[in-house]
Amino acid sequence: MTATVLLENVYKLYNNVPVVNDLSFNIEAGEIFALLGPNGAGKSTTIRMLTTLTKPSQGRMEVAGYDVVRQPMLAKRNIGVVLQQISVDGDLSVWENMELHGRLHHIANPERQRLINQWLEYVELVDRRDSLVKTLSGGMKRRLQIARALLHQPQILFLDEPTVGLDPQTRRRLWEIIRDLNKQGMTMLLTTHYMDEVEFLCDAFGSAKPGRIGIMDAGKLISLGTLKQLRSVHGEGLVTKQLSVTEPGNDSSRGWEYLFFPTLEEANNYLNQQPNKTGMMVRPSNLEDIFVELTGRQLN
Ligand SMILES: Nc1ncnc2c1ncn2[C@@H]1O[C@H](COP(=O)(O)OP(=O)(O)OP(=O)(O)O)[C@@H](O)[C@H]1O
Repeated sequence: MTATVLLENVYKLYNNVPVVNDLSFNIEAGEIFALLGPNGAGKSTTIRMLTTLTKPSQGRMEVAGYDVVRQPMLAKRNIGVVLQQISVDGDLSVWENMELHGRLHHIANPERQRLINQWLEYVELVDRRDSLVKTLSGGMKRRLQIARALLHQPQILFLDEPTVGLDPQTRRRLWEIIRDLNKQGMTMLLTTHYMDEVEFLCDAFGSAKPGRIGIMDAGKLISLGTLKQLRSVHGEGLVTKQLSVTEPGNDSSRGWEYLFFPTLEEANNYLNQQPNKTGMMVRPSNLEDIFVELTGRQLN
């Protein structure tokens, strides 16, 4: 399969400071890829560069085979973008927002009407077609943004923190939409700082092809792979040890020592050999453990 998103040694500098620092990765057709990282890691800047909203300072970036700096119009035609900020017009109706986007993309009638109807049905907003967007809930607005991003039949969908600020039920509904679109073959890049989001969208359960996760911190990609690959690289078994206040290494930002072992069995063996097991526990490692191990701090 060919890469539909390609980044090669990409940098973005603001005031001479790199906020994206030598970033390289590919996304294959039909793949779902999550960029995970704390606030300020450079995730949104990466999406903004890939979607032609800001230019890289250095490096090569392609989407759908088009260079985002030299062929921005062609790149834009082939991508759908759902940004963090609600970008639909509150003073227009649901239908009018879709209509405007369809016209901007030169989709002629009756195809335009058919596609608007199809995507509004898909995100369950047909019965709100005449409502002013400012009267919709946050989750509905986000679903409308997704429907609008899909209207011109893009090859790749970019989602920047798609569920930020939404309630648990609405988040889950959006996850189902995202996963369903990916199952239908849509290539996707999403950013998030929610571990559960990444685990739901990229994990092997219920998905023949698990998505990959790129962990970003301070502009750099510090780990890359499926959840299974990340666990196998960093260790599938974990011993956690609660540090007492006086113990060396307890810098209060953490309070816990994490010891990774290749397997759960090895973690258990280690624990069994300890004369004093107070405050110690064994469990399978998860994405959050790996993140904390790599960055030395918790997300959220
Ligand atoms: N236009 C800009 N001018 C100067 N600095 C900027 C600009 N845009 C972003 N930055 C800085 O770049 C860094 C990365 O920001 P970015 O928004 O890409 O991070 P992020 O990982 O998406 O974080 P969040 O989860 O908060 O959205 C931050 O330190 C931010 O302050």
